[in-house]
Amino acid sequence: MMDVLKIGHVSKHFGGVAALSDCTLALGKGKVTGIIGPNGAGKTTLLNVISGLVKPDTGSVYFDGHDITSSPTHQIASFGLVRTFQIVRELGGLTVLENLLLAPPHQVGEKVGAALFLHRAVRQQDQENAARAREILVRLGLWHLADRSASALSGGQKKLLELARVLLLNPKLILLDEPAAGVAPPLLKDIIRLIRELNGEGISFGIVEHDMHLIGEVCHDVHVLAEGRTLVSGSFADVTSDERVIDAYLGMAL
Ligand SMILES: Nc1ncnc2c1ncn2[C@@H]1O[C@H](COP(=O)(O)OP(=O)(O)OP(=O)(O)O)[C@@H](O)[C@H]1O
Repeated sequence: MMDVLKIGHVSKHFGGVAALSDCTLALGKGKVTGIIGPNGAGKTTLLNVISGLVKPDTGSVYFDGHDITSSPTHQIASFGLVRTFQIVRELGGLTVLENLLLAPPHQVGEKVGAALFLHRAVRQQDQENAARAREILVRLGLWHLADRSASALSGGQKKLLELARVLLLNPKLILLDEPAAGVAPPLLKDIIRLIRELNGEGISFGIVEHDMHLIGEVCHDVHVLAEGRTLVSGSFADVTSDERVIDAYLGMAL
């Protein structure tokens, strides 16, 4: 199997805490891969390292043939690797459509003021970009909310808005950080359907998620992280019946 993303021996410490320690795993090209594990296992840190927000102490990250270890986020996004966030960072003062046109996800981390500064550029947006934004909003069922303030959206609609923002960048790989968190069941069904559809069109996914229903529904492969490294990899059925995985979750819960 071809891999779209390879993480090799990545370690990352925060003070005395080893968030990642010698973590090695790969995401298959054209696949949906789940990354699960108990609280504090290092999942979010791994996404931050991959997307360039956190510099690893050691180790390498390869995406689609590019060494992206410690590359800046905008460059990683330009290669076609994009991500969403656990807590959606919509720009509440702007409408849904403006969020799409003015806040490409690779600017996340920069000051909101910088995006507001771009506000004047809205009228200069070329037709093509606006048409593409419309097409994506229609597809995701958000077009009727285009002129609504983004802060008025429900939790699930905000997740869809994040997905819309990353789709605008024509990604090859989308990393989703807890796409099911705070999403009501009807919209969760839509999100599951969209992941399947987009994957069918060739987009690979990596999904960090605590909701085992979503993982079981969409993932071809699953990696279980514990204490900063890969504990078990396999199909959803394989990993959820593995004694080591059950122990890791129980160990955390106690
Ligand atoms: N910026 C930081 N500063 C200090 N410690 C951190 C930082 N980020 C993460 N950690 C620590 O690193 C470890 C891994 O955290 P991380 O958020 O990556 O885990 P996780 O698997 O995503 O957890 P959860 O499922 O709760 O989101 C934890 O012990 C956490 O407290």
